[in-house]
Amino acid sequence: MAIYLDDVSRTFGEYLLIPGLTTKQCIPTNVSLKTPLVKYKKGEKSAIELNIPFVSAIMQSVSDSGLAIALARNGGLSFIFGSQPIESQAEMVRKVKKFKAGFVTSDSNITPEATLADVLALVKRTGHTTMGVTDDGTPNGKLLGLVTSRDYRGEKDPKDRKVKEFMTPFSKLTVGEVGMTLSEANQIIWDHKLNTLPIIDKDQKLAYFVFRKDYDSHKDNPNELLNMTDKKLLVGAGINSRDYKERVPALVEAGVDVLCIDSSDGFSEWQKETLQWIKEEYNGKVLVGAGNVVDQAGFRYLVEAGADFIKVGIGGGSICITREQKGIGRGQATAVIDVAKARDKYFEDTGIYVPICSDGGLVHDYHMVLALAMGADFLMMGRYFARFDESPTKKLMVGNNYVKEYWGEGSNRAHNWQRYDMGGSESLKFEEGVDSYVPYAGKLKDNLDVTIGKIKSTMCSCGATTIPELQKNAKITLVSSTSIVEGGAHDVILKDHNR
Ligand SMILES: NC(=O)C1=CN([C@@H]2O[C@H](COP(=O)(O)OP(=O)(O)OC[C@H]3O[C@@H](n4cnc5c(N)ncnc54)[C@H](O)[C@@H]3O)[C@@H](O)[C@H]2O)C=CC1
Ligand SMILES: O=c1[nH]c(=O)c2[nH+]cn([C@@H]3O[C@H](COP(=O)(O)O)[C@@H](O)[C@H]3O)c2[nH]1
Ligand SMILES: [K+]
Repeated sequence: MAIYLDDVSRTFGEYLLIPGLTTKQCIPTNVSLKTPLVKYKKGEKSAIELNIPFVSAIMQSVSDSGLAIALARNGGLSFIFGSQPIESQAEMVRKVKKFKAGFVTSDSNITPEATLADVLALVKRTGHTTMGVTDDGTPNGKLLGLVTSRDYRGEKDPKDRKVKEFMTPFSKLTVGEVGMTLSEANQIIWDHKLNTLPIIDKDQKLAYFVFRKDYDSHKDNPNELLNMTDKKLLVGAGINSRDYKERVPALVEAGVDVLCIDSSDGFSEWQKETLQWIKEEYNGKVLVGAGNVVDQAGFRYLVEAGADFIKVGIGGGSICITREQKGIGRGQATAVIDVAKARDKYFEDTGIYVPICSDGGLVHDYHMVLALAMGADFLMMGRYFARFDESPTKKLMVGNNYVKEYWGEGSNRAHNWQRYDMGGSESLKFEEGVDSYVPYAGKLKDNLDVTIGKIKSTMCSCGATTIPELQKNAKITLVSSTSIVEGGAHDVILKDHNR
């Protein structure tokens, strides 16, 4: 006979938190949202700790290098989507690893033999008036001079004048050296009243420009998620259980910090083999999460196969139709609560703490606190991040509102059919996700600041200044459907319908 579970599958909207004692120390500025990303032994620390408990979904419409940079700069981490060719995914990883706040690779470069006409054409093309003059006209060629709009008169000067005749030559330039910090570069800019500081290497090759006007937007960000040795931003990448023997080496070579096997259903021998291959091939040095699972058996299976964290959630995502299509899944809250029990039991048995990630279905900011309180160590979100400027998709006007596109990895749009190719039969192909719009919400940082503010405030109400404290002490109650009505504005005539 089939096994019937006693508990009902429930989701976050069916619960509320009951406040605990808020002490005078319990104020938002004292709240830390630091949380482990990968497994660690009792008494030790996780090799990667997030500064905020957020990771972005492994999706084409969410996690490219642009979002990865923005999120890591704010303390979280992106997993670059894997449903693309290996080389383009590796290139996105490289782009994040190369990023240095305030250090810009020059996109306007020219040779000394070029003419004023070439300069004017380049300004038109890039929109930038500062250009590096390099021996070969590339962004990293030997630096021979600088051209800015103050070096020529576009209307009056003869168009065939050579760059070398009007550029500021290298001998007259103030330059910085590779390895200097942004604040050192800014000090030189300030002392010499410069607009641009070229940064060169020991062979006089141009590496970056630092611009005076960027100073304000690149002040040190205390929350940045960095590798403390090389100061590079951290980045993750999604992989699958098919082409991992080619994909993983390319991603590791590109400098990826952590991988995650991306699947709707991770309780499989495919994932076990993938984990074992990676752990063996790299002597346990490459970090890799697995999932998704929704119960204790799935958690245990993947942990025993070597996973560094476990992702929880089937069918709860905003663009998900897996439950409707395949009839598999579990209410997200119930899944998190159940898997958290398995994690705690495993810790008790072995002294190894394997973090769990709640993936999909988080709609309101308070859902995030609930997920953490129920035991999630960090949260994966797609819809939330898809709404921001930094996500890779187009911003459009639909009706009177700005929206951004957002589509599921299992939707037709993602062209991810090789994953459904179970034996080559065309008839087995069906969609498991939708193509949709989400309301445009502006810059990631602005939204994140509000969300984090709310989370910290709720944690203070619960008397917790850390996530482990919240997990240990939270009081959670189920709500009836009538009390959910009571929780919204009710029995009044609202003035502003766009609330
Ligand atoms: N979290 C969720 O609820 C859902 C997520 N998704 C997303 O959609 C994307 C696709 O997910 P899936 O379809 O689950 O991808 P998948 O590649 O894990 O699974 C597709 C099918 O291929 C099989 N398979 C996997 N590795 C294999 C191998 N080496 N040889 C032969 N067969 C193999 C699987 O058992 C499954 O039947 C992912 O990005 C996933 O995150 C899709 C649906 C639901
Ligand atoms: O059933 C599905 N069909 C899909 O096409 C699909 N694409 C992504 N995902 C999963 O949804 C998560 C993002 O969920 P949210 O938008 O709710 O944050 C993601 O992190 C995934 O776990 C999918 N699920
Ligand atoms: K399975």
